[in-house]
This record gives sequence, C-alpha cells and structure tokens, in this order.
Amino acid sequence: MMPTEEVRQVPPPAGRTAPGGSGPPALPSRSGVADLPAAPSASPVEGAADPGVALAVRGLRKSFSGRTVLDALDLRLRSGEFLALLGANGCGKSTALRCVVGLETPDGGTIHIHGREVGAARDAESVRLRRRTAMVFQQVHLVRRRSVLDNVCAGALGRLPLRHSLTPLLFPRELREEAMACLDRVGLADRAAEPAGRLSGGQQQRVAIARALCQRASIVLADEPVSALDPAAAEQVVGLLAELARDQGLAVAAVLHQPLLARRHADRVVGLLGGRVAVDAPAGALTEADLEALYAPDRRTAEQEYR
Ligand SMILES: Nc1ncnc2c1ncn2[C@@H]1O[C@H](COP(=O)(O)OP(=O)(O)OP(=O)(O)O)[C@@H](O)[C@H]1O
Repeated sequence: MMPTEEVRQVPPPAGRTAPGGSGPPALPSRSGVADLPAAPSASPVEGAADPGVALAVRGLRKSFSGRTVLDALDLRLRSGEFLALLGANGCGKSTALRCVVGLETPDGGTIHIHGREVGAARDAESVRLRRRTAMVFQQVHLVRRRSVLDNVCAGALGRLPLRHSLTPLLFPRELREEAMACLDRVGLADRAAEPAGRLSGGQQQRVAIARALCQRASIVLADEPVSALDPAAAEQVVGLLAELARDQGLAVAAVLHQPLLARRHADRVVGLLGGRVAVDAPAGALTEADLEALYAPDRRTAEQEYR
C-alpha cells in the first residue's frame, strides 16, 4: 500500500499535457481569458501565471468546528482538461469545490482563476472571476415547472440587469438563442419547450450542464454529477463533460465515485485523502494500489461497488 503522506505523481504521457480538441466546437471556445485583464507576469503560486492553467489552488485550508477537512490542498486544472476527483466519503472533495466557487470561505491558502487571485472578500474582481466558474451538483436545482429553455437561460442571470430575473418573459431574444445553442450542445434542443421536471434524471443533469454553458463559465466543477443516475445515463453525462473539455477547451473537474468512469473519460485523476492530494496521475495510469490507498480501509466495499 502507498504511504498516505506521499502524493503518487505520474507525469502525463506525451501529447496529454495540454489536452486539446479535434473537430469543430459547437459553441465558441470559453478557454480564453480575453475578457480578463492581463495576469501579473510573475506569481508566487506555481503555475498560476501559466495561461493554460485555469484554476490553481495552493495550500487551501478549511476546518469545521476545529476538525481539519482541507489540509493545505494543492490543485491545478488546465483549460481543455477533464479532471476526476476521487476519494472516500468525507475526505473533503465537495468542500474543496465549494471553496473555489465561494460557497465556503477557506481558512487559508490561495485560489487563482486564470492567473488572477480570488480574494476572500466579495469584491467586484473576485465576483467577476468566480463567474468564470460554474458548479453542477448531484441535485440539479432546476425549476421543475419552468421550461427547459428558461432553466438554461437562468445561467446568464449573473451578467444580466436585475429586471431580467423578475420573469422569464423578460429574457432577451439573443439569450434564448444562446440557450438553445447550449441545449443543442448537450443534445436536448428538441426538449426546450417542456417543463424541466418532465425530463429524466440524466436529461435534467444535461440541462444543468447547459445552464453552466449559458453562464459562459470557462471552468465547470461538478460535484457527484452522476451519483443519482443509472449506468447508461452516468456514462452519457461524464462523456459529455469530457467532450466539453476536449472540444470546447473548458476546464472541467468532476467528483466521481466511479473509478471506472474516471479511467474511461478523464484526462487526469486526483485522489484526496485526509484533505490532501494523495494521488495525481493520468487517468489511464490509475492503479489498484492507488484505489486501495484512497479507499482503504473500505476497500472491499469499493470493490463490490465499482467493479
Ligand atoms: N458546513 C459544514 N459544517 C460542518 N461540517 C461540514 C460542513 N461541510 C462539510 N463538513 C464536513 O467536512 C467533511 C468533508 O465533507 P465533504 O462534503 O467535503 O466530503 P466529500 O469528500 O465531498 O464526501 P462525500 O463523498 O461523502 O460527498 C465531512 O466530515 C463533513 O461532515
């Protein structure tokens, strides 16, 4: 078994260091930083000034009631990369993502988005940077009685004047067209007019992803997006996340409890143990020893569930 204090780091195979796509993107690439001011030329955070690095987390700390959950966590995510975040229940995966998007306030550490540091305060720059990130949850948080299209349009509310949020009737035509393109991207354009609650769980999760696209996020963080889905729907949703990274240059990180799905679709796997990175490897290089290190002492449970 691997020593838990060490990170098993495996370099990516040639050609996978900067995942990039082939084939025409269905939507404009969101990987660029054109609408952000130039990042500082030098940064104390390793990789934060590298334009290919969409998200750089360094030394992230978080405790709840004196119990350490994140213990100086380091994480980097590149544009065009699909990273699977693995680890046993309670190891801090959700907390890490929630700190990045601002749903939790870290006790320490730094978060850089496209090379710019996100402050703990809700200053305008940090809010603007965080809008580049979208979170997709296991619970899809759609308004079930509203149309699929209205739900996707809601992804844009953060950048629209307040009055547009009063009623979907005020959504501008251009927004509806953009939302349709996002729905088309996830293969659900033909369901646009239906109430969201009428769709299956897997389809609703794809609507939630379309909503993230309509937010124009360049970083998509998915927290157990397929835990409530059957194997076929899970395969489709994880495959879609991988495509968004590969074809549109989005930086995508997904918490998964299915190592086989991670192996099949992700570029890289990061495994957390005790609030730190214990494994960081190309997905295809994930070993049994890695899984044992991450899920021990519950290995037998993991074997039963995931094979
Ligand atoms: N708001 C909170 N208040 C108190 N404790 C919390 C809070 N949020 C998370 N925790 C605790 O922090 C620990 C890590 O939780 P987290 O949800 O990040 O784990 P996880 O790795 O995502 O687990 P799972 O795979 O079960 O979703 C858990 O022990 C959890 O109970």
